[in-house]
Amino acid sequence: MSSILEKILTEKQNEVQALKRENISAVKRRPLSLINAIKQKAPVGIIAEIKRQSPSKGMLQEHVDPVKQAKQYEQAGAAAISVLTDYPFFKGRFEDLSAVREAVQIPILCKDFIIDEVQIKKAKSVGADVILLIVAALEQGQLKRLYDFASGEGMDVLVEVHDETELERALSIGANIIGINNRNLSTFVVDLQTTVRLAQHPKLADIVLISESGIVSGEDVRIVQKAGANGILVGETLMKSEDIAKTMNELSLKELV
Ligand SMILES: O=P(O)(O)OC[C@@H](O)[C@@H](O)c1c[nH]c2ccccc12
Repeated sequence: MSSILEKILTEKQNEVQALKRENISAVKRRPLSLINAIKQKAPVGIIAEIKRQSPSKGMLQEHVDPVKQAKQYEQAGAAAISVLTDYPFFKGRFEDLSAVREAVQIPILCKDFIIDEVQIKKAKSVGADVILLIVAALEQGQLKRLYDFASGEGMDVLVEVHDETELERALSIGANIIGINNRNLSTFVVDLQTTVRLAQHPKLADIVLISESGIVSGEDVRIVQKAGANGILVGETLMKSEDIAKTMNELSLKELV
């Protein structure tokens, strides 16, 4: 396991203890389906991310207004919004997610490092529809338990993998949305061929496949879409864009044949 991921996970254990002392309100709201949202945006649905900072790229946009950014994403045709809620490493907050919830109608992914059920309850209470589970961060039993818990709460789960072994582990818990992270979490090297290679797995036919990280241009999208991706998860390119509508249009392959 990468040292940055280890550091983040150590930090998360403290957060989990704090969340367990919090009185998290139960919500009646029925979560929206990421699967449907992605399928409606064929050939490729975009999960547009709100990310102020990252360990690999440093500061992207410190003073972003998450609500304004999310509205622009939705208006430009995003299938869903991803909101980073980790503070120590990404400068995100649960409050960002709840503010975005008030502003958009599309599904919201709570982008965090989940190791305990209490984080899923928290995500749901602030209005998230979808959670992320990173296979590399979890033991198989824990992965299955958290997956089943979130599913039981009616939430979709994006199960993130980076290699063949992790992909097998995601398939074995019955994941129906799999994210292939093109970024290696230990070296930070980004390679779109990770998606191209893993997407060839014969058991992915009925699974919604999302290509994550390092997507910059329409050409990049075409590569992963041709390989079998139904959706893409894009952060940096959108956070740095000076014309979100134009960038989204290019990434949605509307202008390419
Ligand atoms: O900014 P990028 O390269 O477009 O990447 C977005 C997203 O894939 C990336 O933020 C990400 C993928 N998996 C994660 C897990 C935790 C935090 C962040 C991530």
